Amino acid sequence: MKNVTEKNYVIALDQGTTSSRAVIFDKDTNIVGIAQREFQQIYPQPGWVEHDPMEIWATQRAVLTEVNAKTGIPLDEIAAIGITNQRETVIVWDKETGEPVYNAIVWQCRRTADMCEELKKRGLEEYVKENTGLIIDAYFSGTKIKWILDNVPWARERADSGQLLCGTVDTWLVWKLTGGKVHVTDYTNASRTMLFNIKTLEWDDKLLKELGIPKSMLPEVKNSSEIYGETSLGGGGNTTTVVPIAGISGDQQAALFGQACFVKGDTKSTYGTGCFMLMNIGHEFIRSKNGLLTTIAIGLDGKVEYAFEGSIFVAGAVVQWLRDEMRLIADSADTEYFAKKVEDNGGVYVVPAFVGLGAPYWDMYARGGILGLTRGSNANHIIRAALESIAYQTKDLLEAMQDDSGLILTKLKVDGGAVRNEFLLQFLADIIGETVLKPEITETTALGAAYLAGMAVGFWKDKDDIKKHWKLNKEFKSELDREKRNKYYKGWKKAVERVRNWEREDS
Ligand SMILES: Nc1ncnc2c1ncn2[C@@H]1O[C@H](COP(=O)(O)OP(=O)(O)O)[C@@H](O)[C@H]1O
Ligand SMILES: O=P(O)(O)OC[C@H](O)CO
Repeated sequence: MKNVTEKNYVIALDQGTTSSRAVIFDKDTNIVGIAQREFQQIYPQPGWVEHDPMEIWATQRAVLTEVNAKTGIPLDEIAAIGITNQRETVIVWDKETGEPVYNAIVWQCRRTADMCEELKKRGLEEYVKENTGLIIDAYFSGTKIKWILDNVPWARERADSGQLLCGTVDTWLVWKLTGGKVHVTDYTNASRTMLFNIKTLEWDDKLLKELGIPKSMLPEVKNSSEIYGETSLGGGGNTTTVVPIAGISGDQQAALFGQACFVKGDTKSTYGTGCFMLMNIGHEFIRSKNGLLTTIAIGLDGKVEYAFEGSIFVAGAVVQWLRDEMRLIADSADTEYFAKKVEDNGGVYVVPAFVGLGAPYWDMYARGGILGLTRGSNANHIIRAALESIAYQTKDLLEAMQDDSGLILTKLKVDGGAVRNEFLLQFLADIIGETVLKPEITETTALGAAYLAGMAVGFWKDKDDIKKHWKLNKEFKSELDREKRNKYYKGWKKAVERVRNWEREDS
């Protein structure tokens, strides 16, 4: 078997909300192969979102096999595998059979909103904020696990007797890849559960008790870069070549790492299904005053760095909505063409609060709206307003982040599927009034996971080695005058106010 210095590639498994991807990188961070499969989104009731855990695993395994077959790169050329994943989504499964007891409950799912209200009434808000860095919201894993234990027949009894395991998607994939031998997660994923104390770096006994979740179900929490186990790709496959699984990180933290945001104040914004802006805030835990989360940016050698995070639930997903539900476009890329057909939004605002609003509003009861329509409004205005909503939401986060950190950002690094849209990036620069930087590699999530795995096995040396690989593709400078910027943003704030609390019975 070759040693790591003779190996030329690292594979990243990027398990996202809408698709599973496998990406092979060489030492110069060139993407030499990529395979991707979408999977089914399950909406059992309004506001509920599920995935089939076996489909997550099947698509992830399939793309892994496919990328190897497509590139013809033999397994003994792969130095390590890194895993990055949609965060907060949880799976509960049987320890012996590996069978999930229920579908994965997805981060977007709102079914536990009432449970969260109950926790707030019990006075836990301050405790949660101070110890997990999060706010009480259905977004996070804790209440989703409780829901499964409360609602799936015999689940609680089986969990109490130690028969069930749970985990976020990284944990599920490592479990499957190692043939049921390894039950781990990393600090970044643990920090999204609302069960992990991000100061003591341990599962939080008080919160586990409040939610009735046995600790025995939870994975061991590890660094984001270390060898967790090995796989023969596919979990107990028929090959004798094994590859170490050596990196795990939640996808947004992986993107922060992939964008080489290693220094306090470094910030990136990723535009996938949702949009997540993270700012590295260093080794000290700081609380936000403006509705941002404090979360773990990375865990290396038993030490963590923290980040402020602004989480927007619907970003690229608003484009999918235009395509699949509204049928205003045939392809996501068409949005750019139609948006440019009108001079401006014509006073129209789309607030894509389909599953409530995340940071900085945290309103589980908000719902989407199209506002400011006149007799002259047309489909192009709506398409444009939908794209613009992604930029306005980013501005909301940026304002909060600057205030909390006391830092003024002049440059924002962006990545994710929706940054293909140049109209969006230009409008973003215009509305935040700062320069937007698009890197050469926009698969930064996968790249971050590859870096973490590569670092653990000595494929890349350290952060300095990694930093050299960040290259600019294009920069977008603000071209809008301040007066217009303020006017447009004021309209957005007004539109947001109109849709807040929509679902509350007494609203
Ligand atoms: N040209 C485009 N303009 C705007 N949005 C786009 C474009 N192409 C893709 N998207 C959006 O990007 C998202 C996919 O990005 P990706 O990073 O793959 O997401 P995820 O990791 O959440 O599955 C989709 O929501 C899609 O609507
Ligand atoms: O799948 P993405 O890229 O939209 O990311 C989802 C986030 O991790 C949810 O917190």
